[in-house]
Amino acid sequence: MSGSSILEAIDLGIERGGRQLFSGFSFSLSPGDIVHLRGENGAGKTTLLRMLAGLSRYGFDGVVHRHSACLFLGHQSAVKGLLSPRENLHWHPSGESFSEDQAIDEALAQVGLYGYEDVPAAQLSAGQQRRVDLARLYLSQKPLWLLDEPFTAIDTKGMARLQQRFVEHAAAGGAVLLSSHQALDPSVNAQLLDLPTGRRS
Ligand SMILES: Nc1ncnc2c1ncn2[C@@H]1O[C@H](COP(=O)(O)OP(=O)(O)OP(=O)(O)O)[C@@H](O)[C@H]1O
Repeated sequence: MSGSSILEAIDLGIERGGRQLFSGFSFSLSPGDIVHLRGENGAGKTTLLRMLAGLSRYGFDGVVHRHSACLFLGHQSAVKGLLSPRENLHWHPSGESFSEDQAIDEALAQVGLYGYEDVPAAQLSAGQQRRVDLARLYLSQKPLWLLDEPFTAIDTKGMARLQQRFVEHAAAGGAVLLSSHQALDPSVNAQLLDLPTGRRS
């Protein structure tokens, strides 16, 4: 076991719907890592990320050591349509809550939602709703980020800003594992982790 790792996944195997998605899959994340999890549709990226976050153990084999608190953002929006962006960000299913309106408003400004703080989220576009979720990346103190398709519905400029945020988080000693079908900018210097082979490059 590495003393400095943020997460270790050892000999993971996952079976879903009677199919073995992968087996013998091991990797670790250290402070400063940005790792891009890749794989075809149905390869098991969402399943793996949920298991790493401790949200599911169904069909799961192997051991996960999380040495840090983790922020998981799923690929489906967790935003409640009847609540405003500010209200949505006051709480999180993980129990991490943010009580300062000023900090929340600053995070919303970072994701381009200045002026939308009090609008019912149902009135926002798909990309704007996704940005409400992503504002948590400016609020959370958790070192480990597990992000499932964070670029979904996000425009080119937003994608660039998001990648810059990953770099900032890694430079501050955090680690990011994200799934995406889109290539990251080379300046991010992300490592690649492929399903089902487990090849890392
Ligand atoms: N609740 C479930 N019951 C049975 N099979 C499931 C369940 N959830 C997912 N699966 C299966 O597990 C496999 C992996 O699904 P998963 O969503 O993890 O893939 P993915 O790599 O994230 O795909 P995509 O790129 O399309 O988002 C799929 O074949 C899917 O049908």
